Amino acid sequence: MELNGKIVAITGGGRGIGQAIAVGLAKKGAKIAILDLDQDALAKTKALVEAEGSEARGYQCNVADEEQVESTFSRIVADFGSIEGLVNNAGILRDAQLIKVKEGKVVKKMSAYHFELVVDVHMKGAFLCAREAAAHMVELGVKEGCIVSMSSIAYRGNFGQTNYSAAKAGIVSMSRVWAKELGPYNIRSMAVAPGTIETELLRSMPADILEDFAKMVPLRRIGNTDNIAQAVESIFENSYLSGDVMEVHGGFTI
Ligand SMILES: NC(=O)c1ccc[n+]([C@@H]2O[C@H](COP(=O)([O-])OP(=O)(O)OC[C@H]3O[C@@H](n4cnc5c(N)ncnc54)[C@H](O)[C@@H]3O)[C@@H](O)[C@H]2O)c1
Ligand SMILES: CC(C)C1=CC=C(C(=O)O)[C@@H](O)[C@H]1O
Repeated sequence: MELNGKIVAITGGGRGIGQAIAVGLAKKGAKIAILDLDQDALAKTKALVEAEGSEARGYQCNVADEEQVESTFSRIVADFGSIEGLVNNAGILRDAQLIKVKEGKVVKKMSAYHFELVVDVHMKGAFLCAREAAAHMVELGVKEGCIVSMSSIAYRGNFGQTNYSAAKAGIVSMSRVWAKELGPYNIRSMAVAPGTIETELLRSMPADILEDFAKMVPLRRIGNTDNIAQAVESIFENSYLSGDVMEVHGGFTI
């Protein structure tokens, strides 16, 4: 896909990886619809996209809420006149072990609330946004569409991340389904699975744990948001990439 002039919606685009993707795609001339919960973050990314000479609009939207997602995608199409791309990127962490045991006694369990919350934001959110974006793309008769959904290397099953690993594995599977179902409309679908990338999501972890993460990577460093933005750009630009997961982790796999 030639990105210049194309309309791309990015969820969780207010900061971190989503913001870097917005700026990277804007540098190639894409117009960006930024979706996020956080109004201030929306305004920051909008300003960064405009500084690249492109257009942006911010939409406050909880991706896990069906009505909000439906109305937001209708507004995007009304505002921009089209939609050719979607990056499902919004995410949260609520890490915990399934059960925590001390001296033979279970002292803590992962709550069903945190399981549902993480699955709702990542997996239901990606499902709802892909459904609405694809429906508009098909009805508008766009020549080429592309959906990129953010998974994680945790999709293979990471210690302490039952909820997150399940959601990220679901995103890989759904991306493969969408490639099959939407391919006949020339809409491609790919997942991206980053390793450890330095953003606020990770900065919430203790410094010694972050140092340990870096030591586990063959390249001996944590990745940056531009590493992921470049992967997303390459997927948009390669018209034969579909139905798989691109892993970006400096050689570190779970
Ligand atoms: N940082 C990493 O190491 C890493 C690694 C692998 C995968 N990922 C994935 O990359 C994506 C971005 O991660 P990040 O590190 O930039 O996170 P981040 O916390 O810096 O940014 C996430 C953004 O998503 C928004 N968001 C959260 N819940 C939302 C909701 N319900 N609706 C709309 N927006 C919502 C937040 O407001 C925030 O702006 C996530 O899907 C994450 O799981 C991150
Ligand atoms: C395995 C570990 C370094 C790790 C991988 C992926 C993450 C992610 O946010 O997707 C991190 O949470 C971290 O646990």
